Amino acid sequence: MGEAPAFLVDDLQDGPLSGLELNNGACKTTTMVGDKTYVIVGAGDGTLSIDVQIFDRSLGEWVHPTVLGNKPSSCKGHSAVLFENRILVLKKGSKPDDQIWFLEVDTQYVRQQRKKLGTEVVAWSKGVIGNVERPVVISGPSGVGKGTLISMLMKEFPSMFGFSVSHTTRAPRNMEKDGVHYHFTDKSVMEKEIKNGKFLEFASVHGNLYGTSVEAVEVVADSGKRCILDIDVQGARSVRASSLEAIFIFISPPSMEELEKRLRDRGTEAEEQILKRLRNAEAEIEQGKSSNVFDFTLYNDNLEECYERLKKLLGLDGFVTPQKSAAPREINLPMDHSVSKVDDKIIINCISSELENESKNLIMLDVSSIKGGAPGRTRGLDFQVID
Ligand SMILES: Nc1nc2c(ncn2[C@@H]2O[C@H](COP(=O)(O)OP(=O)(O)O)[C@@H](O)[C@H]2O)c(=O)[nH]1
Ligand SMILES: Nc1ncnc2c1ncn2[C@@H]1O[C@H](COP(=O)(O)OP(=O)(O)O)[C@@H](O)[C@H]1O
Repeated sequence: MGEAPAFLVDDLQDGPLSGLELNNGACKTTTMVGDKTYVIVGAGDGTLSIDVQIFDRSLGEWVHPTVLGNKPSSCKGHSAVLFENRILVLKKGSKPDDQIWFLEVDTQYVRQQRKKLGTEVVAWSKGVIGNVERPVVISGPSGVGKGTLISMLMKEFPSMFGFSVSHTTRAPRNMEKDGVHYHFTDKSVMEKEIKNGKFLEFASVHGNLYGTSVEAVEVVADSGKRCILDIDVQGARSVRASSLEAIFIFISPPSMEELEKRLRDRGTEAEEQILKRLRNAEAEIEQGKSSNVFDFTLYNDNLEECYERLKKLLGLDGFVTPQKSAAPREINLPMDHSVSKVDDKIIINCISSELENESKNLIMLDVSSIKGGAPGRTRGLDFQVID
């Protein structure tokens, strides 16, 4: 049985939807989901960030969950409301791009992780106003040209794409920089981080561990760019099964002879590694063809032609330089607000009480077309002011 947090079980009635201020200045919301009461506590003085506790009413016990994802930073209070299998948390006194958060309590990702980790799990996901295009997963055998194609894309459209920097236990190559090409790490450290739920996916490839951290994907989403992942076929399968809705592209070589030539000419691997990569390539190509993971296969015979086809797939084949989508609507929620769910809509009641001019404003947070979620970001949110 977990240690009880600093408030009483009697406090655990459902609600309040706008945070209750506790004696020590902290703010607490309680939300009931099935037999469990989710208690979200944030310190009002900004010294502590938001914390989650669960009270299991059927067992009469506190449960300490594994909390996945980066949690929201401290704020001056918060309000919360249950929306499907996640709790929408609105932070008070935070910047517009940091005020909407979701605590996922029973989404597909949370259920998967609960099974995998064998503990109670919740996952934070930051809400993003507007739509960012779906992430792009690129897979294919070693030496086929994935890195080359991705570099071309990032060079031509620097403001549009961001690379998900993976972790790996393999040694850096000559030109590779830590934090840019990979986060180079030790096996024991990475194994521990895998256990702690740091990775969206991971796999053992050509004798080394590789993994995409949740943070690697979040960093790109936060920069408003479309995320590109260069991961192997096993990783692509894991991502396909996750809530990260991506486009999956398999890059295939024109022949095994050409693949071997490219690998040898690249000159980055020792003979033993080249042979291992070539052996693995056959199985990878087979899986790329037969699995139902990939949406598209691109043959990388002539590089320029393949690059043009890749751009076409991503809707970048016009002559016009792609513009970033229109700036999303930005609303600064006032400190004094409450939130409620009416049918399938989230209504935020903003009370701005300047002495003479007391006005009430209703804002609807449109959650009807949300996409993604933990890990990564919950996208597709929109505000509508109700007159
Ligand atoms: N599952 C998974 N695979 C990765 C990740 N990062 C890289 N890989 C894959 O690991 C394999 C080996 O990558 P690398 O050692 O850089 O060699 P290269 O493909 O020959 O350039 C490639 O198939 C990559 O796509 C990752 O985060 N997760
Ligand atoms: N279409 C192509 N024709 C000839 N060489 C290519 C082509 N695409 C890539 N290469 C070369 O093949 C080698 C392997 O490419 P790279 O992008 O490193 O592969 P990957 O990232 O898939 O391991 C590099 O030296 C690259 O310059």
